[in-house]
Amino acid sequence: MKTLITNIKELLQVREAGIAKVSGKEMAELPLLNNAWLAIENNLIAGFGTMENCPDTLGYTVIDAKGKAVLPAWCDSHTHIVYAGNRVLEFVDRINGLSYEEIFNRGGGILNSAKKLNETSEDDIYEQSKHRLEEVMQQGTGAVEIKSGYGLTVEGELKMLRVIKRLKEEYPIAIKATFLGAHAFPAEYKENHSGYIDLIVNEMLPKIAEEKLADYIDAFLETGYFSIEETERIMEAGKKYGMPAKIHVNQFTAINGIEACVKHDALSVDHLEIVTDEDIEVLKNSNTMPVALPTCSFFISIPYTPARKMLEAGLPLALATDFNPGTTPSGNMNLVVATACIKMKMTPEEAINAATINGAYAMGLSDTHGSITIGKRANLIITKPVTSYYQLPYAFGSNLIETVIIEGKTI
Ligand SMILES: N=CN[C@@H](CCC(=O)O)C(=O)O
Ligand SMILES: [Zn+2]
Repeated sequence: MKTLITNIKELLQVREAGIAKVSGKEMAELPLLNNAWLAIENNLIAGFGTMENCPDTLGYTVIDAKGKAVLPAWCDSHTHIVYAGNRVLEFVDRINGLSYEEIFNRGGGILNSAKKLNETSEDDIYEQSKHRLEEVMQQGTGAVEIKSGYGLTVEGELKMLRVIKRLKEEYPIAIKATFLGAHAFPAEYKENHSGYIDLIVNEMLPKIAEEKLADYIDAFLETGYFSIEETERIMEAGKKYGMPAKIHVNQFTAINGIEACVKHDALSVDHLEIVTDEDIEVLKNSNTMPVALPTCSFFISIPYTPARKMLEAGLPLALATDFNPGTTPSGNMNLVVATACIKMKMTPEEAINAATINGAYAMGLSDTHGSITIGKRANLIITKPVTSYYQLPYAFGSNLIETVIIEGKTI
């Protein structure tokens, strides 16, 4: 199957092969072609250029993109799309003045979702989760990471990861699975942290590895959740099973957790609402991608990741949704990009780089996703007619996406 997109007003994020991520000042540049074409063969980007050199349309299905922008589909490197029920009552509790921490301390939050998940069948969780996955695909996401972490029991964690596996098998979108057994201590382990970590390391991980259910390992490294030492045990155990770390860290407090993650070669450190100068120093010259989640900051009214400070220090930055029932019940990457521009003062170029090429890096998908590069997957967004791509974050409440192509096919 061959498709030719013609008359593209702006073809964004055009890159040579081999660029895995962009950092610091490089993030201000978003290479583009005006008045362009792009050819798709099977599921891959087969070629692109400007219209004066457009191939003969014979043999192609032609899509005329006059007045429209084309860009790589979003790469959402941090989600918790698989869950049961929702947490609307906590949403109202927060409106009435309770904080995220207060809700958790009352037995709500992650433990509330864990209770629901353990009471729900695998099939039911699959049905609920597939609608969310379909929704984010329609919103332009072409690759996504999904975490477990609402099981917190051997069976519950396996159930979540099996649902993720089923989604991988049923949908064309690239999915990476992350094991997040260390999301919170279940009530019965509140006074026995090492007992729960033993359960993760000695029972959950071997089964997960045997069934090949996870690509990465995660922990919530935070005051009141997992300490540096506890998270290090988790990262070391993951490494033994070939699961690099992607860690929730610095959401509410900075306790030198980033240093531990970098020491353990974490692929990404995510959240980073609170970042110190020391954290920035350790991230420099590391291979660890910092990931910001601005719609989480928006939804639970916490600080935004200090993007300007990090980019000025030369760091890369990725953007992701954190789609989950508690802190971000939205998987809309366009809203993430808009919020990063509006609240974190990232330019549209920086935000789009963060949501595409750097997001792909944070999922280990740099070779296949995140840019318009010959040989990469044909995962594309075609916008409605726009004055320029600036309209995507500017018109933050509008859906300017007209067509989404995943693996060469319009969805
Ligand atoms: N902070 C930790 N985990 C999730 C929220 C989990 C929840 O409240 O359900 C997050 O990334 O924000
Ligand atoms: Zn998260």
